[in-house]
Amino acid sequence: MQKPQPLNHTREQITQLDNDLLSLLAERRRLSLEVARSKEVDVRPIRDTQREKELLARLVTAGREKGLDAHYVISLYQSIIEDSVLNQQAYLHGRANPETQKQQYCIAYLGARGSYSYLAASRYCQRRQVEMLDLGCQSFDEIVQAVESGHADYGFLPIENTSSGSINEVYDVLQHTSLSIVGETTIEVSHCLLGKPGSKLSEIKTVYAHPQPISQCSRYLSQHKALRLEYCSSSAEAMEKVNQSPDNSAAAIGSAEGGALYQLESIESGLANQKINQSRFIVVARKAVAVPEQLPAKTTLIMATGQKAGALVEALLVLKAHQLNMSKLESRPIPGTPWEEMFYLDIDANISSEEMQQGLKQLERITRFIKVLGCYPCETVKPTQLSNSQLLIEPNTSKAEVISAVNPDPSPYRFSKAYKAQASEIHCGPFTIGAGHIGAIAKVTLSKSLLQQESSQAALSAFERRVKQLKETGFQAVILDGCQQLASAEAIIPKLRQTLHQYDLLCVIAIEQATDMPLATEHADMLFLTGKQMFNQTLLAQAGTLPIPLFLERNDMASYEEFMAATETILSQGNQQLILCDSGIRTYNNANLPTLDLASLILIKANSHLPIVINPCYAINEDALVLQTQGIKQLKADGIVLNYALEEDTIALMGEVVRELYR
Ligand SMILES: O=C(O)C(=O)C[C@]1(C(=O)O)C=C[C@@H](O)C=C1
Repeated sequence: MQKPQPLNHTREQITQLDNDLLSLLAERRRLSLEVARSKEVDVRPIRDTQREKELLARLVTAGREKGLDAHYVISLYQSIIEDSVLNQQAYLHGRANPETQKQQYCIAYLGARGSYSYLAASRYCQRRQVEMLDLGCQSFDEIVQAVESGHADYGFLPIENTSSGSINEVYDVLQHTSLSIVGETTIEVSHCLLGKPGSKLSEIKTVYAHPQPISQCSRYLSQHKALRLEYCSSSAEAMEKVNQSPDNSAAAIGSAEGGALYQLESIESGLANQKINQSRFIVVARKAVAVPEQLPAKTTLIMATGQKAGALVEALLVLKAHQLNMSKLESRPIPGTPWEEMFYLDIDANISSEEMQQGLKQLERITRFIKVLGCYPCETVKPTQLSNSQLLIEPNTSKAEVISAVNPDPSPYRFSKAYKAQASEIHCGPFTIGAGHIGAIAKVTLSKSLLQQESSQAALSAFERRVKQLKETGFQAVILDGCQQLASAEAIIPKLRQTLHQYDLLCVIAIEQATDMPLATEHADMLFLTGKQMFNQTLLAQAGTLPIPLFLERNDMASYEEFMAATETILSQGNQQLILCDSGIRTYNNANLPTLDLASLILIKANSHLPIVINPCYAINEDALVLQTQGIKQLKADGIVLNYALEEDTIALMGEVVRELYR
């Protein structure tokens, strides 16, 4: 083997390359602003998702030639594009509101430097290239007063968090203020355990934190019961306490960025229960702003409907009639009037649009009170995704004709088309299945080796290698089968899930018996009720009450009617996020192997709006897999489940089958 070049030398090269990358990114930002200027003149929308798709597809191909995998290239460019879109929005918004163009903004926020509110406010100012004068406050009321009295230009109020939900006190404060909402901003809340430099987890006795991070990290804290919790009024106060503590026994929960302001270091990171933990802040000011029509806008309003039955429904129907999409609805009690509620609505529309103006007029006629809190640019940039076919192969438009109504069934069952004509589309994170979206799901039986050395890093690394392969093969979700046999499932399942999420794969946990439910519901993104459980009414009803999507596998002895009856038990309990899975039934063909019941597939596609995926792996030998997939696809199944043994290298065949599915 050739001797490697000296480490220092290689590091210098990497440093140089990183500098070049930064210069290129800065230049790209400059060009993106140039595009915004053209769009200002031509009055074109900022977002052009067609252009983004073309750009991503080209980059994926170019990246592949350079040995960079698609997953890496896409996630990198999704954040570059997000930055580009938000900068263009900030630019155009500033141009439409010249009075807001200042050198400095004085911003009132909760806590002190280093709190999440402080980080959100600094991000907001950076994007507008404005210097920030910060005014830390002790309460939401104080923030509002600071802006109302003119001491601050803007106030930052946290309105919701993806793990702990809406922040009710902020909604209450908004009922009484004369301020307008002029912006929103979302930040990634990445909780770390912060200690004095050099301190170790084993030394920590007390953890200081604001109640919100404590609730968002409840799982981590329950695993470290010896830690004593001290509640603080903000994350900044918590960090200050640790900074002032005489020894290494104190830690705070906060961001690494904020901790650095208090000379604290991260002892552990990724403490939040949810992988995606974001907080959305609203920005309030004394004067409302105009949102140029090229920008996606949101209008927030509060209203009190009449007390008669159906008053809220009537108000919502007004929105529907004017094609106004409501992205959020909250209710809060009206102080002094028990049993009466004030409703907060976020509507994806510009206040100056015709639909919104008409809708508001009509709402005024049927509500007791209505007030627009503000119209502002929507800062949620939904990442553009490439379809799997774009990721893997050239798109092919020669799709077979839909097999339509073979046996139109007018039954009013919830699974039927008579009940819901439109095909159901099930969403879970980046995964969508049904209504034309095809899914490829791998079913992984956790191997003996993993069971035996579950804590060993080697077993997890082997798992990660396989997961990477599955992602590259085109799978979108992985069913973990056999989790319950793991000796310390509680410890290992979160790690397996984390690995899957790292590759944007959903974690689906198979339910073999009723006792598997608690563990699975805690850790899975979706559940897979195995065929064995299809007749277990109690379990089906329980699954029907869960808020997460489910797969229901057909029992290999179940008739079409029994399969559908099982879906009805689930749907009647409320959970409408149901995907069917048929893995074959027993017939006289072969006593040991099930047979794929393609006649039922035709019936289900004709009669039901629910998506259905097929697992052909039990029914046939491997040689026929590709052929079967062609058949399944022709019959309009919504996807495929493929069994994948972790220790066996069947990945090449899987790749062929998945490509066939998307062809
Ligand atoms: O090409 C454009 O129209 C741009 O605004 C640039 C850009 C990009 O950053 O690449 C940003 C936003 C659009 O949605 C598409 C692409």
